[in-house]
Amino acid sequence: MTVEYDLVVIGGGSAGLVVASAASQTGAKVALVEKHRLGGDCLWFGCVPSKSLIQASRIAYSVKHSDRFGIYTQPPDIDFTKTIHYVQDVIRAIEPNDSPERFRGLGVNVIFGDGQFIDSKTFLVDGQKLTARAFVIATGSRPTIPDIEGLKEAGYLTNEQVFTLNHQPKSLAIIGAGPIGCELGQAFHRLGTEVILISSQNGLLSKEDPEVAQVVEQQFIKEGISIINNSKVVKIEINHNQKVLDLGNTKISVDEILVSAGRTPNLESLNLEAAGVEFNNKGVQVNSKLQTTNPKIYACGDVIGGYQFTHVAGYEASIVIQNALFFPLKKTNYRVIPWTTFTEPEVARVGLTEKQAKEQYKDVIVLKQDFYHVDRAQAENATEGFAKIITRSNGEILGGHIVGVSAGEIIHEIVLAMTHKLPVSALSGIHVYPTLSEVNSKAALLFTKQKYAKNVRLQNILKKFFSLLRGWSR
Ligand SMILES: Cc1cc2nc3c(=O)[nH]c(=O)nc-3n(C[C@H](O)[C@H](O)[C@H](O)COP(=O)(O)OP(=O)(O)OC[C@H]3O[C@@H](n4cnc5c(N)ncnc54)[C@H](O)[C@@H]3O)c2cc1C
Ligand SMILES: NC(=O)c1ccc[n+]([C@@H]2O[C@H](COP(=O)([O-])OP(=O)(O)OC[C@H]3O[C@@H](n4cnc5c(N)ncnc54)[C@H](O)[C@@H]3O)[C@@H](O)[C@H]2O)c1
Repeated sequence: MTVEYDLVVIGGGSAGLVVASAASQTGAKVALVEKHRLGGDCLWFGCVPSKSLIQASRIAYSVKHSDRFGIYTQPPDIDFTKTIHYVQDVIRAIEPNDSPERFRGLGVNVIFGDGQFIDSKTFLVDGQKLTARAFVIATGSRPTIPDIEGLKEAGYLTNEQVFTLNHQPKSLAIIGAGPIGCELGQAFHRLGTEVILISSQNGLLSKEDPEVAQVVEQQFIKEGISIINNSKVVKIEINHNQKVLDLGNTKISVDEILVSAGRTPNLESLNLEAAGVEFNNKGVQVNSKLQTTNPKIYACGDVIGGYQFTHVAGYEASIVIQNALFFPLKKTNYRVIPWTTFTEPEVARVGLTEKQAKEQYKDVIVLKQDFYHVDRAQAENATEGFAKIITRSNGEILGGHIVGVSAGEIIHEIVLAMTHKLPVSALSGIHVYPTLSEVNSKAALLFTKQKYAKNVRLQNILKKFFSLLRGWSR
């Protein structure tokens, strides 16, 4: 049986769901093919459960450290099973937004199955041949499993198992210290697991500004998380029910291993060759209109590599909808893409790092304001970290980096300014006292202060001017 659509979307995660719902609401005839269940990584094994687990762990940490406020408690008694139930309850509360019923109600034909292209215009699934004016590949990514001798035999967890564990590991070695390793590492540690983070890089969160990553690393060390940098596991063995990781110069013995060593695109089973769609190990190749090498087939979200975030998947989906349903004119623009790693302190970022900016421009000015001098941060006993705004001498904002309490919320002021190409002075307007966002206005004020400090001529003119005024008023 052949069915004709305006759009066939393959993959029902963050990217595919946005494309399918928006397209069907324009009146287009849309099919959505999903091999497992709607919602994707973000709902089931990503953003939603990780942030819920992090919240539970923050509560545990606050309780343990409440004596700073003169509040004395017993060390918290953590019922890990109940914590996991909480995480699953949050998923259940959000799940209806992504349910097949909701999408069918919007007019989308939701088809469950693992299909493949049979030619450049036809996708075969569940015995049906789907033809369409355009296709969208939005099949996401999965954890990359490093080729380590004995890893498979020893057994390991990834983000796909960790939120449904029915027992808490006493000790956990985490391979990879990117956002997943750091967020989950701190959360498990705060819930009572002994955590050892293994990073092949020089430090944690290697994609972030090194000064920012250093603040997180110091906090992790303060909390008692073990960090092994510049190391790779060479071999794993089982000994007396313990998993023994051989790092070459040292061995560590743990209950469980969590692999968080990057992502691999889901595209093998799609028979992309039959459709003329080229790809590599990073993902499906796309142009700036998100067309693949077959211009009638689009791709977005994690499957194209790049910025692997839910909000970016949503942004790319919006570009695909316009190009695939109407005219392919809209191009992606990644100049202002924010993201946050939800460790404590949080790490939020938008735009260029100081290093990237200095590689591109000669007139870079760095404005750095610590949280220690933000009164609200003092009141909240959360003085770690800083905001760093990267500008040019004309006030153009090139990037913003905040490490500290609520950084993921505070960054949006910089995001708005960058989106609308406002100069850094736009951030120095009146801010409510005492708020954490004052870190932005204080950083922005440094622009004028630093410029004034360098402008000796202006300083001399003003000195003379005031001396004159004093003379007149005598
Ligand atoms: C632990 C963790 C925490 C994260 N936290 C955050 C966060 O806080 N904020 C943030 O912005 N991002 C976060 N992310 C990233 C975010 O989850 C992803 O960027 C986002 O889910 C990508 O959406 P997607 O639609 O491209 O892919 P997915 O959500 O993975 O969806 C792809 C869908 O395609 C389906 N599929 C796969 N193959 C096929 C096939 N052959 N046929 C049909 N269907 C198929 C899958 O079953 C899945 O439903 C996190 C990720 C992880 C792992
Ligand atoms: N808060 C958020 O927005 C959030 C949270 C989690 C994940 N994510 C998304 O998911 C993506 C994947 O996260 P991730 O942490 O798995 O990947 P990542 O690629 O960001 O980090 C993985 C780290 O593991 C290291 N590594 C790789 N192989 C290793 C090995 N054998 N031994 C030790 N270290 C090794 C890499 O060098 C890298 O530093 C992120 O890049 C991000 O886009 C976002």
